[in-house]
Amino acid sequence: MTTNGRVALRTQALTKVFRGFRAVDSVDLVVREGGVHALVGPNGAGKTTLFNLLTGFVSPTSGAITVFDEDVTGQQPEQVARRGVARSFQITSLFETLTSREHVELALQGLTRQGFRFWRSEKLLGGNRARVDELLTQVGLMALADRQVGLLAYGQKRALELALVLALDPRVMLLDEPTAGMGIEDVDRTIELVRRIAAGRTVVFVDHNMHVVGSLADRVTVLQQGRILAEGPYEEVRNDERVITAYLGEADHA
Ligand SMILES: Nc1ncnc2c1ncn2[C@@H]1O[C@H](COP(=O)(O)OP(=O)(O)OP(=O)(O)O)[C@@H](O)[C@H]1O
Repeated sequence: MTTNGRVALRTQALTKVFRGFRAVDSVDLVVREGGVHALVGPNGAGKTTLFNLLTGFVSPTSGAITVFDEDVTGQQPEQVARRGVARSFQITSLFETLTSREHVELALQGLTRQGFRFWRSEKLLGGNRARVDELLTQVGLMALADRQVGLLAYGQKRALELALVLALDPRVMLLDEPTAGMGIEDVDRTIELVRRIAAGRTVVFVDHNMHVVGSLADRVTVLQQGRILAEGPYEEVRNDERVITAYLGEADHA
């Protein structure tokens, strides 16, 4: 995990109002290149909305967003993705009857715009095969590559989703609750996995599990009611009285 001086993501006074409700309120966020940055906060704090803003799925009411100093404010998700930003979702969205290998092949085809009609073209699949194998190996699914996704365990499905994000070879990877719903073993496996795939990239993730946040993040931003309540290294933030009162108290100091 290396950080240098460059800023990968920056928001300035970023605000999203839903029918009068300020879900994200004047957020100034700086994510440094190469960093692993956690967004935490109680339910409804605005974490997912901030993710949606950063990736173009929701357009801001006001404020600005830059990716490596390029203004992406108001751009569509595919335009933001073209700047090297890729995300995972909180809810799994896989096809139960396709295999892991087929999922990764589809993700790679989407990337190169080869299109669905070339699906199953031997030449294409041959060309992608090494990359597919590499991605499946990276997330520990090579041995299960040809098993239908419906037959995979929950943790394995989440690992496959990470492979689909990695297929885009993003410079900036946004992971929405990568360990949600997992048992402790899967959580620890996912921590290791995210650490591995974070090498050479910038990662922003949301997670409610403070063990995950403390293990992975070099910086933590705490949101509360749409605003930044505190920000800094994990050890600093977890000892911040305002944070303990607002949120971490429940999880860490109970
Ligand atoms: N499309 C929408 N329309 C209206 N209100 C919304 C919309 N999306 C989010 N909100 C509201 O904005 C607030 C922030 O929601 P958001 O999902 O960003 O919080 P969160 O921190 O991700 O919460 P959680 O930890 O539960 O996922 C919530 O009060 C939510 O009800």
